[in-house]
Amino acid sequence: MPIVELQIENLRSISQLTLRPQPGWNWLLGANGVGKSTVLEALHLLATGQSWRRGQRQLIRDGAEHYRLGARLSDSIAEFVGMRRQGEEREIARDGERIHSAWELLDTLPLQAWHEGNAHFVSGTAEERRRILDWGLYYADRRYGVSLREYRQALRQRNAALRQGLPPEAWNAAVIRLGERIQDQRSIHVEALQLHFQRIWSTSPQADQEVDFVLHPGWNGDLAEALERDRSIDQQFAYTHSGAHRARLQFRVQGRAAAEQLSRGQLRLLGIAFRLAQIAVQRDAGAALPVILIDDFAAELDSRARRWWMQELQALQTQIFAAGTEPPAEPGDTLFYLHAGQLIEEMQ
Ligand SMILES: Nc1ncnc2c1ncn2[C@@H]1O[C@H](COP(=O)(O)OP(=O)(O)OP(=O)(O)O)[C@@H](O)[C@H]1O
Repeated sequence: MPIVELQIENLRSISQLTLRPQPGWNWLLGANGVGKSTVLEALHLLATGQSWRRGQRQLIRDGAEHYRLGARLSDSIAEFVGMRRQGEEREIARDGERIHSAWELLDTLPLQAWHEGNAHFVSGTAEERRRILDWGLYYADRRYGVSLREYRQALRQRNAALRQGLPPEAWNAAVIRLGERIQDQRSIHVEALQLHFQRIWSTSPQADQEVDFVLHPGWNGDLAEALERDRSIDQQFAYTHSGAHRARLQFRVQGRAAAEQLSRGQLRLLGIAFRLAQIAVQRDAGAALPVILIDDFAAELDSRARRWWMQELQALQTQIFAAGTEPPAEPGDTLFYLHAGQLIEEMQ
């Protein structure tokens, strides 16, 4: 059980809240606007250093000067993670030591989050799907984070050269070498995902739909040739148009784009099976299982789909935080009832 205590101070509508979560399911319940998503957001901030909200919505509670978050952990490489934000200043500390890069947080508290920004990644942008894929691979292959960081750095340098009107070729070798390495790592990972995905999907209520996914590397043919071909367009837009940063994961139903064939609920289920497969691959690789956050658990799913998802998650034996307006009918859950940013009742 990774999280044994969560402390929140001045985050959105919550002035002060302490929760003591249990292993397994932790439900955050209450009417709209009581602060359920805010609790999940606090966990997301602590685990990734980032809000899941796009754009700068105000996270510090109105009238307050700062927010402060803390999580006591067990079964982890650290016992306490804390974060404080005041204006533009943010401090993150792990066991009392300051952390300077959000990358360092990722290994402290692996977290798979379902929220408004990614719940529809299957039919969302290529970037959203790439981010989801990279999340899974980061934990399944310990070398992947290094490849990704090095590639991003080479790409930044190439794009900076393009912006300054300098020839970008000096950076091609690094972009090609690292881009191809990333594609190799992603292809192996996608193959492993396919196996688990098909097994998981075959137990889902939508198993009669023939679905799969393919990965396009982000360039056509050979990467060196693609960079050569793109030279003038890259210079015109001061941007590298081919490379691992343009990879596209595509979901298909009988060979056609899933987003055009399936309903929103079916697409959500497809995304759920994919993300369950990611955890199965991580488990095969011996990685620590992530804590799972699910905002608006019931959204768009019928009762069979909800039951199936719950059973699949239950089987993982990891810690889960789910927000909803209605309690589930499952024994062994912990229910936290919120009202106006406060915990009003806790039931086991
Ligand atoms: N900076 C802020 N200061 C005070 N209140 C805020 C701030 N930002 C957002 N809020 C309020 O916080 C409340 C809680 O929002 P939250 O998204 O956590 O609710 P929720 O319980 O998840 O609701 P829902 O079931 O509708 O998703 C909202 O009413 C929102 O207006």
